[in-house]
Amino acid sequence: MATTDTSHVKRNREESSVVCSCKCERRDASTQTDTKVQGHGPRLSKVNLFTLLSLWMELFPRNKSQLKNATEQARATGLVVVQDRNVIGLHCSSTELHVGQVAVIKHGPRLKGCNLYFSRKPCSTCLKMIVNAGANRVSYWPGDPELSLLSSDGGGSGVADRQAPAGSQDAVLDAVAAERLKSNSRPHVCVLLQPLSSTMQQFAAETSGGCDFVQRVAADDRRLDAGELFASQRRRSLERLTAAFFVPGERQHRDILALMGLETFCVEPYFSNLRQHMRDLIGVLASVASSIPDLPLGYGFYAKDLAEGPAQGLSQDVSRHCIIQAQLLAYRTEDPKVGVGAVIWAHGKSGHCDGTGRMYLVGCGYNAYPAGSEYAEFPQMDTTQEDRQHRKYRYILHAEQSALIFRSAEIKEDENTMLFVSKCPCDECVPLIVGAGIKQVYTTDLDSGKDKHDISYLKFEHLQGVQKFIWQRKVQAGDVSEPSKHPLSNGSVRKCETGTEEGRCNKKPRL
Ligand SMILES: Nc1ccn([C@@H]2O[C@H](COP(=O)(O)OP(=O)(O)OP(=O)(O)O)[C@@H](O)[C@H]2O)c(=O)n1
Repeated sequence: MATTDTSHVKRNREESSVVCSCKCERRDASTQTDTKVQGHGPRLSKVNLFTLLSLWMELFPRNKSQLKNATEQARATGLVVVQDRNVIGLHCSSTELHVGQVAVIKHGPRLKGCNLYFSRKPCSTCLKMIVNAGANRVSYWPGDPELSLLSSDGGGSGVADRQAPAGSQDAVLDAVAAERLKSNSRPHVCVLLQPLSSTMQQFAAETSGGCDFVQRVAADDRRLDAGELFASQRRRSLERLTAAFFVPGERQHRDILALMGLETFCVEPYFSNLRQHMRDLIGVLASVASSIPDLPLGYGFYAKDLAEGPAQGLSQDVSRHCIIQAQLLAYRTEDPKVGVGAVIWAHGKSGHCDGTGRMYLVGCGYNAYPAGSEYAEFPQMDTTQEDRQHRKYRYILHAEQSALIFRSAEIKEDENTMLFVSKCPCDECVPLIVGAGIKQVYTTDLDSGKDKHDISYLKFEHLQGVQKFIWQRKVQAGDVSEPSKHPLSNGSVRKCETGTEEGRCNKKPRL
């Protein structure tokens, strides 16, 4: 890809974000922005990334019987625990426990000083413990709270006392208690509102539609159009996510906000802004979630090499969920050209209280320059730069490397530790993956076999002792087509800009 010097300048501009609490608005400095910090595209701020991850964690796949038994009125809730700018926990509520309770069980005293991102306002039971644990900041998405205030009939004005459905009196009492805990506590309990940059929506849609996973499905079947495939996936995702997070009626939403102590959001223009920011974030999440098509076409993460032994992988739902986390992380990339995200989960031997079952987070990361590096301190150019000294490859950390370096848990020999990475692991990372004791890798192999000198992907094919689960169509007995032999597999991906055959480029879609 042609690059210019200026287009790759990294702008470490400090930008402030609006932090809204029930009583006031204040400016909070943030070093992370949604603005166009890289030459290629906008970048998610940390706050927006954590908010998106918390919303996504709320939807962690659970089996139907679990959902049926879910506690009283409590809604499934997601949570991201951040310590010193690193994610140390990705959780969701379980049948028995609210997500704040899960966090207390999992982290206990380590919650001190942490920032917690809830996908909806936690109930008083959770909040009093989190406050007592000494969390630094608790933020939440101001839709329907954990103890639902939506009327059971799902419509009308919903939450007013006069129409309170059976059981919602408790929810109203809880909302008042949570509000009281919030205003009398040391940790800042707030709604973090960081607007997305104006181009983020479009960027997320373009890059998600052009990513390896979508392209592979479309390329395997020439009758499928990648654009249409992605658009239909996105429509479905948007519908599902809107239903999950968005309070449909404006009046209903205002009632909920008032009961949660967020009266300031009920007046204009704050109310409309709030709903617009919600729509924008949901739009980005819908795009990213659609980057791994969820279609009955037989695609999923299937074992690459059965010679590695019996391949007992995760369910497709869970694999897809985790790789979408990696895709979200990729939008924090510092690479001017390609964003890569990685998340490491392990399957624990005990400790089944999370909505994720025995799975717990080990670490996550994205490709970036060394932490704390300054403006344009390191080269940013790719192979189009003749002078190899000016290429980025010796400086930029890979997503898997960041996930390992900033991990919050040790990798245990006797547990299954799984890496989900949005791009094929390169030769620098393969030995790290093996050495670290990772047992399974979920990825795309579209770069596998490429030799690019500064960064190559030759070792992945021969990676031994680690099971590879590749995004591909399941080969059925008697199936003559072999998806892994498709031209895409050796790394060249068509991405049609103009719609004509001539317009097909040979480049991999970029983030
Ligand atoms: N599993 C991987 C693979 C790559 N990367 C990151 O991806 C970038 C390099 O990607 P690649 O497409 O191989 O190289 P480019 O020069 O960017 O692209 P190309 O030569 O294909 O045009 C680097 O930032 C590297 O850190 C990563 O983090 N994790």
